[in-house]
Amino acid sequence: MTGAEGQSDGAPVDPSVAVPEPSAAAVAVFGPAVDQAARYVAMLAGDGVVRGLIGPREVPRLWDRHVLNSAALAEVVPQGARVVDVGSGAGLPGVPLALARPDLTLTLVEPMARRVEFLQDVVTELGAPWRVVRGRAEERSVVRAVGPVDVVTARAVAPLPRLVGWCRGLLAPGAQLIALVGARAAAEVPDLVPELEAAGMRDVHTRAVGVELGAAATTVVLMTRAHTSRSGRSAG
Ligand SMILES: C[S@@+](CC[C@H](N)C(=O)[O-])C[C@H]1O[C@@H](n2cnc3c(N)ncnc32)[C@H](O)[C@@H]1O
Repeated sequence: MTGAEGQSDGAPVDPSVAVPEPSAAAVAVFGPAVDQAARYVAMLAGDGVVRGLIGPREVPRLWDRHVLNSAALAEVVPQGARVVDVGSGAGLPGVPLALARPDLTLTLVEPMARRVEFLQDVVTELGAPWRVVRGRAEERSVVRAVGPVDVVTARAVAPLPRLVGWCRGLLAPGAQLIALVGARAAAEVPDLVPELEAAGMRDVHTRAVGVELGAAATTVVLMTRAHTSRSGRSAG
């Protein structure tokens, strides 16, 4: 479970916990979409907490630790890309990414019903053009519905080798998998490269993003689906 998600343990949600206003950094990142981003933050702090998708203690740090941290991905996603956010949970990182980058076509993939309901509510509330698909990334029905895309994003879904296995069917040859990771997972990446390459990925590397965002700065692992696997077979 990510820091974003947490049972509210039946504890009453304290309505006095103020949702912070968007910072200057948020205004810069989201531009004209900053009001939508603020509505999304309010939904996370309200319904998201009530439905157990966000731990109540996360409310004061929703902007930095979750929303801006997710939007930091914007600097590594190619223009006009078709993006699938796998294991989106309450919409992270997909929703902030697509608000910061309206040129992207976004699909949110999530297997759990109550999270899918919340995602559909977010799409309706924000009047956004995003698709929500219920299911697991590796399921045939999901692969058929979502089709091969240019970029798969994920945050706190699974260790990288497992994530690659789940996402293979969604990644067109040459497409990128971009995972938001913590410092410890980033440090483990060099050791995982042989395994990830054997699974058909290349150019595996880490990159710091959102450096100008201060507390919201983070690290991403990027990798590209090879056109052929290391054995020389066509990646299919
Ligand atoms: C720890 S949560 C992270 C949610 C969100 N990405 C975030 O950072 O707040 C992991 C999410 O991955 C979803 N998930 C688990 N296995 C999955 C799979 N095979 N395909 C797609 N999503 C999956 C879970 O239902 C859950 O919502």
